[in-house]
Amino acid sequence: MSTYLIQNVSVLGGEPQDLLLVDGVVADASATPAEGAQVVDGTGLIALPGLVDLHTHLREPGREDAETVESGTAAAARGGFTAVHAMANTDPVADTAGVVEQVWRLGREAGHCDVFPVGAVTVGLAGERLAELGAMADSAARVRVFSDDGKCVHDAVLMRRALEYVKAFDGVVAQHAQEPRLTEGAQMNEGELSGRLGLAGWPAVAEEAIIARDVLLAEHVGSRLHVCHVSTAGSVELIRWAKGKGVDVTAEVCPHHLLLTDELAATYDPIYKVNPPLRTARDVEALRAGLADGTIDIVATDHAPHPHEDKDCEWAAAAFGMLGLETALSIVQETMVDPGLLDWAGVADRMSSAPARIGRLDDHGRGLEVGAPAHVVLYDPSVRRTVDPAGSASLSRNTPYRGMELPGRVVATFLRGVPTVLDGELV
Ligand SMILES: NC(=O)N[C@@H](CC(=O)O)C(=O)O
Ligand SMILES: [Zn+2]
Ligand SMILES: [Zn+2]
Repeated sequence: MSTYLIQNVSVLGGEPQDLLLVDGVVADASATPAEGAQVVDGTGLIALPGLVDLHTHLREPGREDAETVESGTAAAARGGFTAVHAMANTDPVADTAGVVEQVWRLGREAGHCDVFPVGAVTVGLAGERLAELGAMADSAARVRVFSDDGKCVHDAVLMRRALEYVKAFDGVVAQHAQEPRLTEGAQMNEGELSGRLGLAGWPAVAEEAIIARDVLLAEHVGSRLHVCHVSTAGSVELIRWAKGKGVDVTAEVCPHHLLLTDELAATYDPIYKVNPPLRTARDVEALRAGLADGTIDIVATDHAPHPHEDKDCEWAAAAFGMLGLETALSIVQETMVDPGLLDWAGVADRMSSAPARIGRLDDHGRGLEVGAPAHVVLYDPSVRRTVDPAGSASLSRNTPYRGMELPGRVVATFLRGVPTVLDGELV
């Protein structure tokens, strides 16, 4: 197979050393002869374990105009990801073994990163009957994460049954926490600003009420709950409380909720329209603190591509969602590393080991120790770049960072010791 010798690289932000990748595995650079190795200069670069996204929308099958498994995983590799979990809100919905196996197979064929399909909790995401969770778990796709993301599993009995059911195969229910009655027609964070802008408000309690209910349900049935895209200070408080009493709950925050605030809605530019909505500066601060102290376990992108006709329209008519894969690491550097809230080892935990653990992946998130699978990202934190949507590998262009200057650049990504990205470009 292949041998790569990455010289003089700072592993997890430590002192520069050599990193040797032999036949898909991290080897001992001081003991193994690197004959015939392809040499990569790692000077000034940081090596992190390949990133794992627990929340990606790849849109295939059904909306191949917005994204395909091929284009979305290409964007993932460019962002430093070696594994993504593909959300189930496709058309058809990923609610059967057949659909999840198809998505899994498309991921293998594309080859940019590993794709782990998420299975729907309910048939057609309709919130009425449980989908065939066991058949998806037993399929070739080995589904462990189940979610109706895009919709909340709002029926408490169904949610309880789903939590009970996934215990049989060590699965987890990833909840999109949104009380539907409290968010009918909602457009942006509810507050003084939504009133002034005349956009229907989305109260924090709509998220928090579901989280409170679900942590209690998870405790009651002794199962595992994951909370998608946590966006409010109150949610962080609830999850901290639940963890404190031993509930098996994990949570994610999205890069955009770590950086952007509801003030951006004043532009009426739907590029900033997302579910859950951008919140206040106080929420942003609480989310950063929660991620720093481990209350929030991981960063997940919620990469949500939409074609321009669904975004270039008036705010109320536009689709919810924004791109995230190619900018995630830069946003985490900007919001967490540069302000001193998280070091690079912390980033590796929140963006690789912890998401792999939640998704029960055994071939990812194992760090850069000798013997670990050679999933590696080489990142240059010292450069700055201006985000140009036209340069994205995604088929969609809905990045809220358009024209913004962000720190850092992914230089290379290795999947099982083989580069998927080199010199910032897809291989
Ligand atoms: N986040 C979003 O605003 N949109 C997501 C759905 C979701 O994650 O809830 C989408 O599928 O477009
Ligand atoms: Zn969601
Ligand atoms: Zn989503």
